[in-house]
Amino acid sequence: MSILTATDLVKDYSGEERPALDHVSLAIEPGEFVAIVGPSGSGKSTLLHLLGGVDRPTSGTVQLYDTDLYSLNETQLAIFRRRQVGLIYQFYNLIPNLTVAENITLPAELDGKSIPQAELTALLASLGLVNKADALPSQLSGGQQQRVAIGRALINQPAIVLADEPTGNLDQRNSQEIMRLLHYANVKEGQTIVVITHDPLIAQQASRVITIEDGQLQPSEG
Ligand SMILES: Nc1ncnc2c1ncn2[C@@H]1O[C@H](COP(=O)(O)OP(=O)(O)OP(=O)(O)O)[C@@H](O)[C@H]1O
Repeated sequence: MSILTATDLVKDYSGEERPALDHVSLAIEPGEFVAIVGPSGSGKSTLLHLLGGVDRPTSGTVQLYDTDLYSLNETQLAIFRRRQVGLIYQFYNLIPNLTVAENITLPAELDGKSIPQAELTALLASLGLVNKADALPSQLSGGQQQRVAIGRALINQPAIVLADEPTGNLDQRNSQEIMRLLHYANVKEGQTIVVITHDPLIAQQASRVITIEDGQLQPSEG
């Protein structure tokens, strides 16, 4: 059974003449590592947001296992997203006045779960952040901030991790470190991952590449 199924998704933003997404259907299987590529403005972020329940489509459906995301009301959708979807953004989106440890555990806290110290320490160690647990985001490099965002995305062991240009603001060494962590989650934990990227070196590390142009999926080459 597919983990994520999008059917006939259309997204019209008001004031735009063409739909940002134009009848997009796709299925993602458990454990896949998918890259979404395409020109600027082609609809990549719009698609990712709809796959993750961040925005609502004009028409069409998204199903994560057997939950129809957009049949949920806003409160139900927010809870579902927090538990089942890990989101990673290009500019990290950390909470500036929370420490590294607090940022990482926030989705669990919001769910009323407390993370055992040993589990948090193990996660911090895998992210190379043990000695930064009490630092604020402003005291970290970009690569370190993105590793915090990965920790936050993984803390609730979501069904799927969606990353919008996670390496877009990083140099090659830090980009590779981020990819290594995402691959570790994918291979060792079986985490399903979808990454938007402009970087061909990143795309070629995915198990499948989806190309989008003018809001439509392009046939795969291979
Ligand atoms: N909130 C919005 N309001 C109006 N139009 C929007 C909005 N968000 C995106 N769009 C439009 O939808 C289209 C697709 O945008 P989207 O951000 O999904 O593209 P993208 O492929 O992610 O681009 P980039 O690679 O530059 O980030 C563009 O024409 C964009 O201008």
